[in-house]
Amino acid sequence: MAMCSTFCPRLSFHLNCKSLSLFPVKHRFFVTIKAFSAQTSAPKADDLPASIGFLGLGIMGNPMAQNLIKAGCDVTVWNRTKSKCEPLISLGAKYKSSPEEVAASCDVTFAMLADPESAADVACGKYGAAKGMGPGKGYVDVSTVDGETSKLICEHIRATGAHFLEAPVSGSKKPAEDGQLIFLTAGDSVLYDKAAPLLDIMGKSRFYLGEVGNGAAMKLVVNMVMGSMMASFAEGLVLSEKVGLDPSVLVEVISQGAISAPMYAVKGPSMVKSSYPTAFPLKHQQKDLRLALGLAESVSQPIPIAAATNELYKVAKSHGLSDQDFSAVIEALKVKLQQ
Ligand SMILES: NC(=O)C1=CN([C@@H]2O[C@H](COP(=O)(O)OP(=O)(O)OC[C@H]3O[C@@H](n4cnc5c(N)ncnc54)[C@H](OP(=O)(O)O)[C@@H]3O)[C@@H](O)[C@H]2O)C=CC1
Ligand SMILES: O=CCCC(=O)O
Repeated sequence: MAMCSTFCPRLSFHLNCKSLSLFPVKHRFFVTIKAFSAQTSAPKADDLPASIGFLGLGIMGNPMAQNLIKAGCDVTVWNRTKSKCEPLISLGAKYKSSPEEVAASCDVTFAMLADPESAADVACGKYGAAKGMGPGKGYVDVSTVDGETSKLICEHIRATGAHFLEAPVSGSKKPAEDGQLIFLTAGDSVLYDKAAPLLDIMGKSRFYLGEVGNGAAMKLVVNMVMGSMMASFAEGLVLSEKVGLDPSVLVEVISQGAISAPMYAVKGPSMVKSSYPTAFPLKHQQKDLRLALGLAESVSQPIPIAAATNELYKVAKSHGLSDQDFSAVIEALKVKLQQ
């Protein structure tokens, strides 16, 4: 298995926060950051698992699997809608007709599915991946799901003697294409170590957060904040226009101050033009808010801003905006007032 020469050489820093006595035990974690250096090289072929499965080739799964193929990995793919496998097959991927067959033929299988229901079904269903797992194999679920779903999948996988890692990602379509995702992993550390070179092909950093459920929780908290930030930004754009300001100027003003964020700079200009090219589907953002509310409920934590934000995304869904980018939430605020 040869590594693709287009991949930049990279250096891995490993910051082991266990060594920092400032961190109380429950907050210790590991983070590894990918950086670039002329003195080091990309993961060696010998470091990589021999065969890799990829289940779920949507907006995220497709570029992630592509990066593995371009890095020289032996990749086998499956997707519910078979046509989405074709571009990957033409890049050299193998195809199997069920998650079970993919898992049976691969050392490590990744899954990038829409939601808890599809993630559980693909892993634990009739022809699910668990049926093809066994000792020595690994299942890495990179979908955004709740901790309970992740634990259920983990149980099914571990029952076969295989290892399980949850590894939801921060970063959207472009970071997925550029191999710049952030992995929020938890579960079997043996599999974390085995999958690390693959995570480094697809991402720029990886956090190991301990027990299954912690990766899911971290992801839901991050996306809860992101969903509220976007809703607040949308309110600002709509209000600025209503009071006679140019919303493009608001985007510029925000970009120069303390609340600047890459998300505002990337999404703002297209939102001003009422254009929402899909990178992160609005239905997935609402799913993440719903799951974050469940997480908060489980520990009796009030999250009133997220609760109100969730309602706004639900309104946006009712306007038929589910498959548009989540920045289309602004449309739910453009209410036509009766004169
Ligand atoms: N887009 C983004 O920016 C990011 C998304 N995520 C998360 O990653 C996951 C995937 O997101 P994304 O790629 O954008 O989503 P897409 O909607 O583009 O892809 C969803 C994938 O799930 C599959 N799927 C859906 N339902 C089922 C089912 N019942 N059985 C089998 N397969 C099913 C789809 O198959 P089919 O092609 O047949 O429909 C497709 O492969 C989600 O959990 C999302 O929250 C995380 C970070 C960023
Ligand atoms: O889950 C989607 C996250 C999108 C992002 O991190 O930009």
